[in-house]
Amino acid sequence: MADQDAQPPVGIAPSALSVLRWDEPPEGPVLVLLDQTRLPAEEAELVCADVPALVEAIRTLAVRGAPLLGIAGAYGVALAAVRGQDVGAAAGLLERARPTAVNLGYGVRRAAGVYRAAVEKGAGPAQAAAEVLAEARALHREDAVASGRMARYGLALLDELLPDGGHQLLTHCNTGALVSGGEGTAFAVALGAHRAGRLRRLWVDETRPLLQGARLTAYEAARSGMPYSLLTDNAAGSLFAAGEVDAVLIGADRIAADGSVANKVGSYPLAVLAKYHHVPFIVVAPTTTVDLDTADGASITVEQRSGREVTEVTLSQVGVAGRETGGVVVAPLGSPAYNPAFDITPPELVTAIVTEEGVISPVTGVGLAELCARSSQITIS
Ligand SMILES: CSC[C@@H](O)[C@@H](O)C(=O)COP(=O)(O)O
Repeated sequence: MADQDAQPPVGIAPSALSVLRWDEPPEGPVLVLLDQTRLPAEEAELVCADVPALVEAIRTLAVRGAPLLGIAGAYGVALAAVRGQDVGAAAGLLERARPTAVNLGYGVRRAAGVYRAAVEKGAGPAQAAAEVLAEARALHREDAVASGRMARYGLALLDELLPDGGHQLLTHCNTGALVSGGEGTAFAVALGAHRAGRLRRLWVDETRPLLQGARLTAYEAARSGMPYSLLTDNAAGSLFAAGEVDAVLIGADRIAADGSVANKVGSYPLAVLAKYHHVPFIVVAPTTTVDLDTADGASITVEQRSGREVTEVTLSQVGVAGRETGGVVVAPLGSPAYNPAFDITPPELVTAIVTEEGVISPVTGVGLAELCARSSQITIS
């Protein structure tokens, strides 16, 4: 079924670069990101010395994916605090950088809350900044722990749903170490299955228009040595029809109180296909992605991005941003385009939501509040 000649280019050089790190060169503290717009062609770092630079990195998807956006947002508040800038204004800019992933606001508000509390108890600027940086580091570590726990719960669920092993799993967008303090969400489950010898193949949707699947998930799959094949998003239907998909694993950007899931555009059609073909559709996300204040899917703000991402193939779409500018126009000049970055999958299409606190069936969202209460996340206003 798959292009058997196109096995993973195992051996992509392991990199010493981290996805996101705090650094303190003599010129002052900075947040250093692995620039995801330049993958897989180049592993290049992007240095953010202030909040506007970080906001730009978030908007252009140099740093992306729900959990990592939360971590970056928290470090962004720390950057403002350490550099003696207006922390409230910085928090506002960061939180508004992208609207759909609830983790961004969570990370920003959590860090800003620590800063405010420190100031209120009389801490000086340096002490308050140190506390907010410690909080960002704590969130970073917690996400790594959550990632490991989701992988274990997710693998146990797969074993229960697919007792015959030899899983063929389909995933969409990018949910691995590039979006996390650890090994990711949905991808971490596939990685666990691979390490346990139970993954026959990871099907990787290319994920138009920005190709997070082709550029980033394939990059991570190749580095891990797992068997994987890329497909165009619109090839998924025939793959299901051929019986080549045992389960779908995706991440989430926001899960509403009723169990509706916002994730990368193209997730909802996969859920419909999965339902029709009686294939489990599994969402893997930390409890920081659950938003009990948003009642349902219709209440989730879906980011609308520039139509040019559809009508042009830009260099950042093919992973070589920064080398040159411009792109190739693939539609008549001036064509209008519809480009939502996310879609909403209703709970009745979701077989299970895997979090670091356990697994629930999301129909009506019952159980989400309990899982969130169990989690170590700090209640924030
Ligand atoms: C664990 S990551 C889950 C989601 O954040 C991921 O699937 C996704 O949709 C990312 O979208 P992106 O627009 O690349 O930030």
